[in-house]
Amino acid sequence: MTDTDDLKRQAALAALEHVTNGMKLGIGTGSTAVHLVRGLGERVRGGLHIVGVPTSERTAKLAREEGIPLTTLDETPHLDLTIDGADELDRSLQLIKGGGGALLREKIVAAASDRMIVIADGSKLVDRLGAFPLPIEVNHFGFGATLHAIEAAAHRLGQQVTLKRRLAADGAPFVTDGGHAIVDASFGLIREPEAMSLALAAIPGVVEHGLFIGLATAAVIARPDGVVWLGA
Ligand SMILES: O=C(CO)[C@H](O)[C@H](O)COP(=O)(O)O
Repeated sequence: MTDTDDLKRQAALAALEHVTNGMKLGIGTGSTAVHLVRGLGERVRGGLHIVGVPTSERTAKLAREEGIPLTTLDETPHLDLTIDGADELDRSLQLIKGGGGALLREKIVAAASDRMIVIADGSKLVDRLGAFPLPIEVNHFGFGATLHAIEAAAHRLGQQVTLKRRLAADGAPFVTDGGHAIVDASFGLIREPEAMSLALAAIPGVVEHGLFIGLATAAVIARPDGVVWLGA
């Protein structure tokens, strides 16, 4: 395990201490969330009773392998807690998510939860969001027009943006669990995350974007000198 991976594991295990019997849990996606799922599996095998809603097919598969009971938001529309990773977070608990392409389900699950704990290694904590390209999930229909609308929205907020369609490992266009494309939007820095979030959400071809504003209630950040909590 690399040092960074060990920090991800520490963050995931610290968040797991907030999981108690009977909870309905949103389960995140990504390499940090893998540690969460493994830790959760161990606790379930040790007698913890929870039910989880996975935020991606990848997480669902791993959770099943770990023996974690799963449900859906149709059966269980209200969750107690979601624990998920992030690509960037600031001290106001604003996030960029979607590096793993699961942002749509991640946002739906987080919004259905009373609380959301972000798990991250220290490199994810930034003063201002935007060095990490913002993932935007885009419908295939009208793809080119939607890209123009994203650029225009950024310009109206006084920001330059470079858009890049995400490719899968085999070079083919990346397709999300919902069947859409992902466009990674490089702003360098997002000056007004909330205004950008609203502007992008207002574009019809944008299915969802990776700015999570007002969803996370706490974050656990693991650094080489220890684990710190924000917002707890
Ligand atoms: O938003 C996500 C997936 O869509 C992940 O939470 C985010 O990309 C962080 O991933 P990792 O834990 O692998 O660094």
